Amino acid sequence: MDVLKQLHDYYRSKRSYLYLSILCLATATALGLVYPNLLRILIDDVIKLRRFDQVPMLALAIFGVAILKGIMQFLHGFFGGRLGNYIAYRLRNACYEKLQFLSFRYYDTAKTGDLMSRLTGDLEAIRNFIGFGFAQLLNVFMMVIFGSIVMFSINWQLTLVTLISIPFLVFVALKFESRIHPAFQEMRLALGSLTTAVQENITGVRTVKSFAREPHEVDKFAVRNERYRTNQIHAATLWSRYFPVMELLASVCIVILLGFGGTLVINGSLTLGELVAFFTLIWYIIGPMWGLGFHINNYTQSKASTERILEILYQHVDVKDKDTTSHMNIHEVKGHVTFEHMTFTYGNQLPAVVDINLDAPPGSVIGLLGGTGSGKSTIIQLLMRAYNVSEGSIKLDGVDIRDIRIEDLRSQIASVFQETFLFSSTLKNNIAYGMNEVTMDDIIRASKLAKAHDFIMELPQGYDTLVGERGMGLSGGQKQRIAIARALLKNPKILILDDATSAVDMETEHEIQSGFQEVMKGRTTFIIAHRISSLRHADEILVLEEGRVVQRGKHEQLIDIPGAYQDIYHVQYADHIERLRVADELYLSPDENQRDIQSDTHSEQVRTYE
Ligand SMILES: Nc1ncnc2c1ncn2[C@@H]1O[C@H](COP(=O)(O)OP(=O)(O)OP(=O)(O)O)[C@@H](O)[C@H]1O
Repeated sequence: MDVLKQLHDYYRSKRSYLYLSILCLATATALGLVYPNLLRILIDDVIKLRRFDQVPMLALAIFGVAILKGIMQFLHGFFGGRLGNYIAYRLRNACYEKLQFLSFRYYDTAKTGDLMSRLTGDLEAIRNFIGFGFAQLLNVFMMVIFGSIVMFSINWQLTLVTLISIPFLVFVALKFESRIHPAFQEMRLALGSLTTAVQENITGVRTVKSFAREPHEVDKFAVRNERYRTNQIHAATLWSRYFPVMELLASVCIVILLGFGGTLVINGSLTLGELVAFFTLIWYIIGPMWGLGFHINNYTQSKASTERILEILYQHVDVKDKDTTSHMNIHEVKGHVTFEHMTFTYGNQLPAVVDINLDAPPGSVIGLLGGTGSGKSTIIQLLMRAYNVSEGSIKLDGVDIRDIRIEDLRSQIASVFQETFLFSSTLKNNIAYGMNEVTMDDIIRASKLAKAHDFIMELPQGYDTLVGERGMGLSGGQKQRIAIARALLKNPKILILDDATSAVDMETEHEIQSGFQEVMKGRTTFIIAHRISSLRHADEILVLEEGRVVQRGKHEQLIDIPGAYQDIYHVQYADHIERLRVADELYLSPDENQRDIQSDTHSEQVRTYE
């Protein structure tokens, strides 16, 4: 059994449950064989010989066997249930742990709905098979073997004639399995697409509503629901055909048994008691045979599920610590970041960033500017070691980041992204996410710095306000301020602001940035921005185009050099350049106007460069 072999590591310590479960079921099966014999004795030795005084003894024996069989069945269920739950528990934990450590590359192509269904439906199929299905499948074979032995011991000719239809029963069961299995798979796919529709609809409810696409979504769901319904009906039709066919074949067995067996009784070569025992035994064999198709289906399903689960567990993690990597002294980190001829390619595409060189001394501010898809976020992701660089290296305090423990490296970096993810918890917990020892005072201080404190205090529950998984009830700007507070609380050596102030208005941006001036002190800061106003104070600005650095320098240097930066500047500051030109015409000092532009970035109408 591949499934048992493949999952051995996950139930090894509890394998005694598997053996006990099988043993108890085998005992219950064997005890089942006692009934036909007791019946035979009742008819042949008690009723026919009119020894009615033995009836209470026989009744007691039947009662005793029934109780013992019940206990064995209970223990089978008990041990099977424990085993199934144990293995599902272990696999669930192992998968979840693996998912935590899988690299970004895996998540680039992973589908949420598919992963969810593996962690629920597939684990359930494995739990059912290991806990019960396997023992039940084994039981079918045990029943056929034990039952046949007892029947042969009573009358071999009758056994051979009676069992003539057993191959047909097996054939029908296997045929049924070959049809119900794809039907179940189809049903599962249909259910998957149905849940994906629901999940996407709830996640994207705002987009749906803003495009007034509710009727379209209702239709889309109705189509998928219809597919699921059709599949269910198909499976139900297969089931409803299966049982009558099996019953018909079983009836053929019974007719043969009664016809041939009856003749033997009349001839005197079989007793009436033996015929009745035979009659009971044939049901004893045929009954579990009916479930054969179901058990085989259960097995093939759990086999496919095991493969899907093991695919997660054996997934290669390309970004991980080397065995030789030791912990760094995180209190001595200075935050000196260098990129040396760094190139990176996602999958088989063209390089996303090419030959990046950068020296960011501790406390410096590096600005990254460029159009959509120019490679800004990729550079930052690589610094966090979300991926391994393809060529060249990134160093922190002179040490290649591949030689630093990932946990140590990331403990020194705090990022604020364009999209803020808030966990379904209180604002307080969201701000303190990932921090073990923080006081309420620390949280409030960080929130004040991020300009989040005032709006939090206006909420009825303040810092104890519960927010949904997507920060329901908070505006984009408010969510971003929470993220900024979270990053500030971490007190990192490297701060990454990935378009961090994109969702706030110009005034708040200015406020937050003046807060940043303070927190950026002593930290190496990387700012990704579309607005030049966010980068003006950077020590070095890298202008990127198609993954390459096309210009670099300080704001004051770059605006004077014809090139990409100046072009962006002209686009974003068109109104002020026009003012400058008008001022020139009015004989105002150009210097005055230039100063005016540079100091007045917060009230102006700045165009975002895309
Ligand atoms: N996970 C990914 N898998 C494959 N290609 C990617 C992935 N992320 C980014 N890319 C590609 O890499 C290039 C650089 O993307 P990147 O996200 O770094 O640009 P960006 O400058 O940050 O853009 P934006 O300003 O829109 O965020 C783009 O061509 C993009 O399509």
